[in-house]
Amino acid sequence: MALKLGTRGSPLALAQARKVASALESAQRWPAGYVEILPFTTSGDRIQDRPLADVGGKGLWTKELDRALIEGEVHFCVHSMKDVESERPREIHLASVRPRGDMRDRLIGANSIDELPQGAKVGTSSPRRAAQLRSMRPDLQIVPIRGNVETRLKKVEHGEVDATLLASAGLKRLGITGVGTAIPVETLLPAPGQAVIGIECRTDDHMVQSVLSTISNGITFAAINAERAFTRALGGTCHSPVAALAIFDDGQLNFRAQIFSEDGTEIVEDKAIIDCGDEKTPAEMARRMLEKAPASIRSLFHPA
Ligand SMILES: NCc1[nH]cc(CCC(=O)O)c1CC(=O)O
Repeated sequence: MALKLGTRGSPLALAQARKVASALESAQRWPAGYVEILPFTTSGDRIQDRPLADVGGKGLWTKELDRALIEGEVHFCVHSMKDVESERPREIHLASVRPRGDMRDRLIGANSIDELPQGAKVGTSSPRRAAQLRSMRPDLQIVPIRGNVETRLKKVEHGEVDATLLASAGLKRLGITGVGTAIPVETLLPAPGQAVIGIECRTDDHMVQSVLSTISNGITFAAINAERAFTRALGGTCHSPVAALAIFDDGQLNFRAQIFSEDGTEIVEDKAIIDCGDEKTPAEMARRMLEKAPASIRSLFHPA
């Protein structure tokens, strides 16, 4: 029996799907050649003419894949965890995460944020990246930019924008090396789940769960569970300006988080050393941060 893998059809999504298929095959958990990759077009892929935040709605990157999984058209789906909402349907279970890649963002078009020319036009549709850039450089002109990684790189090359930010991990998985400058996480704290590939299957499919668990990374799992518990308690979506990162250090997690107003003038941040598996502390941190946040931040979140 072929194991059917559901994925988006973008070059990055397909590259990630192939990595997961080969991990399963080389772990000998599923015979070579027997993972069948089925690409799907999601709402996020279909809507290209406007920022997804304006479209509204939840799960634009996963809706069609979720349906295919629940209805049994595929056995599992491979996702960039950054694009997966923190609230998931109860029929769907996160069975496995691959070891986290480079979690930094890369700046394309300048050597550093400081070196961007006065008033430079920076293309990003990420509310987090926009707020972070505005907080450091209020003079920058932030413009929405859509399309896959290659399209965005071309827009910088052709001068449509002066610069953009892209995830290091995505560039590397596409085999694009040597472009831009990696920005330290102390300067640009990444999105929750950045650089993590996750694999979801049906909650009641214990056979597939056990196959997938063999290629899972426990440390990365603990990190994204903390980051996602934080986002869940905030009531944040991929349209909310939120950054969170858990880094494994000496048996514990060094957890840092930030929430922003859209214009980046207001930032609330916090950090804590937490135990692996502790989802309560990040959730409490989220509630405390929202309590002390000004209305310009609070209005962007919808805690339960
Ligand atoms: N929002 C699109 C998206 N989703 C995941 C990645 C990169 C790979 C990752 O972070 O796992 C990207 C592109 C980017 O932000 O540059």
